[in-house]
Amino acid sequence: MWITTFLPLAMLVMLIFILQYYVFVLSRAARITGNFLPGPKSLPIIGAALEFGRTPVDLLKNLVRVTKEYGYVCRAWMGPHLFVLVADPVFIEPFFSSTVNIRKSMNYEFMNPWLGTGLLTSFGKKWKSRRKIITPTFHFKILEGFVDSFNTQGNTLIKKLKKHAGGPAFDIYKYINLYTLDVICDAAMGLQLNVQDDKNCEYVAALHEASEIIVKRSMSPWYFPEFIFNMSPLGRRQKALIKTLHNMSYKVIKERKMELSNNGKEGAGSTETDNDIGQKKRLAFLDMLLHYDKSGGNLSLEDIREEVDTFMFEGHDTTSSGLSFTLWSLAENPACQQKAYEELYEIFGTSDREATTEDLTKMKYLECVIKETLRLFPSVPFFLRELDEDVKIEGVNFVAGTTVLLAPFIMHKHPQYFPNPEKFDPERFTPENTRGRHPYAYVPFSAGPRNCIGQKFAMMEMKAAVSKILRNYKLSSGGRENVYSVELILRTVGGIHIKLENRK
Ligand code: HEM
Repeated sequence: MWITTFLPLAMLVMLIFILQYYVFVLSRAARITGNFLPGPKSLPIIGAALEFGRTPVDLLKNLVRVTKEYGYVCRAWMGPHLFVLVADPVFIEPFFSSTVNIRKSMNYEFMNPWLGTGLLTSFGKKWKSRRKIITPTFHFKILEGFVDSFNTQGNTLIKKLKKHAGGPAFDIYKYINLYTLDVICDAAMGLQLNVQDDKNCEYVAALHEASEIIVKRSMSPWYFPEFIFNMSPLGRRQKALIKTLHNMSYKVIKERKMELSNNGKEGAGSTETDNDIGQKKRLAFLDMLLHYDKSGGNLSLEDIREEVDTFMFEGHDTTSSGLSFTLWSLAENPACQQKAYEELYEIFGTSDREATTEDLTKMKYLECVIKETLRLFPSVPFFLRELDEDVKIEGVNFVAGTTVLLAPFIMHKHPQYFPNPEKFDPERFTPENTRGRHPYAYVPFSAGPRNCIGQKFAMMEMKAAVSKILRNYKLSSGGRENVYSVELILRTVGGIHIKLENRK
């Protein structure tokens, strides 16, 4: 009785609601933005959804194709929602430099059950205050303290790679991913998990699987509504994984908080603390947040947990992708590899000593190699903003409610800014060759107020790891074509294959 009377009524109300939303969004956004921009044909209800395929590989290929067909600023309707793809620095600049349009799109909300509304996903007042608190955590003096960790974890990586020296091509991504996880666990939480030695760690398995579920959900519109996702097996699995992740974060935070109370003499400005036998110990990002809280900053346990989880998520996969593509690019371009090696030889000679912060600063050519890699293979190939305010650029009105897809993966290959764009050429990033280039033509770390807070850390980590690998091994092509895929992060299907040979 209940079902026969109320269900049809509820469905009718829902249908009216959806239609109203559809007509409202479509009419306003289409009138002002959509009609003025070129883009693929839209079908009723689903819009241009079929244009983009069903897999992360299709999505990447089709975004590139659509830009080729319709230009560096074009639009696509996904159901009632208007997406505008922007891959032209002149159009991208106002979005990046805006202090109002800083809200991430709906897709980022899929991370909320795990990350809460930490720095990556929050907006408005909360984001501003968090950014202010966390910025000093990435001060150069503090980052310097992590070089030790890059080196220690790097030595484990070198040992693990040894078995491949002189052998056939293999997937180096798997090794790099564990290296970056060891580094970020140490940096974010002060934890030595040693996942390079123990791949079966429950926390790491949960972290990997939770990241995969976020990607699966963002590719499956039927999982978008919270209540449907939560009831599905995928949603239930996510809940269990997040419990493991949160339990670990809370445990570490509580332990460090206690340590800090017992060791109250250190000030918030210090980058080191004494351990119980009086040795100096480096502070993790977590310790900085705890110091802030202790000195009256008033962060709850939940606030701190959100940020620790955000660093864990955002700070390892991005760097693994950047590092692996750098190694692949060096393997495919022997002349560039030789030049990078000669620079290292100039710095270290035949010595086996560890790299210092000063050495990392001297690796100018290697820096150009990494920058050129992130041009061709930006770890975050696309990111999304939801407009809160109308923006007018070059006569085009982008109305509030539009989702803007900012596309470094495509813009970095715009021939007007990067002639012969497919060529791997690190010299593009020498100071002379950079001069005069549009400041927003190259944005692997985003730009403006919402840029990547971890970019200096990432650059130091990548230089430390690549230099260590190059000093030990010569890299050569794995002879395999990469098939690219966009899963929040840029990846290749089946990993990144190269060959290694011992240098000594
Ligand atoms: C090669 C390495 C990296 C790349 C290419 C990269 C790139 C980016 C990009 C493009 C964004 C903006 C995303 C968006 O607007 O949706 C971002 C934001 C962010 N990144 Fe990175 N990232 C890297 C490494 C790191 C590391 C190592 C950390 C932490 C230790 C980190 C922490 C963050 C955080 C917290 C944000 C959010 C900042 C905010 O919204 O205020 N990233 N990153």
